[in-house]
Amino acid sequence: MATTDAISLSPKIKRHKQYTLVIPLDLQRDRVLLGYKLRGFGQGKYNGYGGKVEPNETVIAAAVRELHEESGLLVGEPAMIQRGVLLLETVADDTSPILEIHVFTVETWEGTEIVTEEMTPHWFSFSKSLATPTPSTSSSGSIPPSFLSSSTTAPSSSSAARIATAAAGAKDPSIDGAHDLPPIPYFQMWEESRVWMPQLLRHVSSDEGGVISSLSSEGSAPTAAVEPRGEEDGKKRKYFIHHVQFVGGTDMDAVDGGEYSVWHGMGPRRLDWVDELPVGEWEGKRSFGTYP
Ligand SMILES: Nc1[nH]c(=O)nc2c1ncn2[C@H]1C[C@H](O)[C@@H](COP(=O)(O)OP(=O)(O)OP(=O)(O)O)O1
Repeated sequence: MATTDAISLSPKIKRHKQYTLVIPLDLQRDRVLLGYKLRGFGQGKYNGYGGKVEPNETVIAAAVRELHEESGLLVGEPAMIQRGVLLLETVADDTSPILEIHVFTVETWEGTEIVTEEMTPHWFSFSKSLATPTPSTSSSGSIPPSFLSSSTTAPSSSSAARIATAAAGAKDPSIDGAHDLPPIPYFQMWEESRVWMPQLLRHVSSDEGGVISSLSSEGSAPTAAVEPRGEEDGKKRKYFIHHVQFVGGTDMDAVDGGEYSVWHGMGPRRLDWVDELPVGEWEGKRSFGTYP
């Protein structure tokens, strides 16, 4: 009857495991910094810099810490531009947590990128990475990491004009190192990156503010269908990625009643999942604002 239906239809409660992922953008030199992962989860792949959010740590503090630990770059929390959240749900079993990966870009920082135990830094062309990649157009697979450009120059601050210039491919010839960089090797990254990362970069190139969800003309979040697959982490656990949603983030400039405004551009599932969390679990980890 109705009660039984309601029970059978009620969503399962899943834990969220929070991660950060930071992508440094040097827009003046038309380039993007990624790390080649040397060990652990995602070993042998290129990705932004990030890791697990520790207990009692905010997401943004974790983003700052992990970026520094893995790349040597130092940023203040206000320089972190939150771009969205990847929600990776496993289908291996009902108890596997949803991986909740908070994606940031940074355009200013102190220090110089360094090789760490976890990541080797490599620069890629920003403007060459805007197109939706295909295996034939991607440079992936053919470029061993040791041959990719890795430079040591620190960036300067951003502006809409420089972003537009970089996106148009017009570079300052007096700046070394930016001309011959390859595009991001999307096919040597996590599978879903080739879906959301070009969208994010196009968004940055067209408008330096806001969140990725504004890309969607329908107002719904772009969803990347990803083939189920297994991936072993350090504990030999299998993760089968069912899907990923890139669902927007906070607009840090929009102040609402003394607080940052609530999440923008959320897909409906986002709210469902937040509501499913046991009271207190999400609350304690939340880094911004309030939920409706
Ligand atoms: N499917 C996926 N797509 C993606 O784009 N990024 C992913 C991903 N799965 C994991 N990541 C990112 C999130 C995070 O930045 C990183 C994984 O973090 P790690 O496991 O390396 O965390 P930690 O650096 O805290 O680990 P340890 O210090 O080794 O304990 O990989």
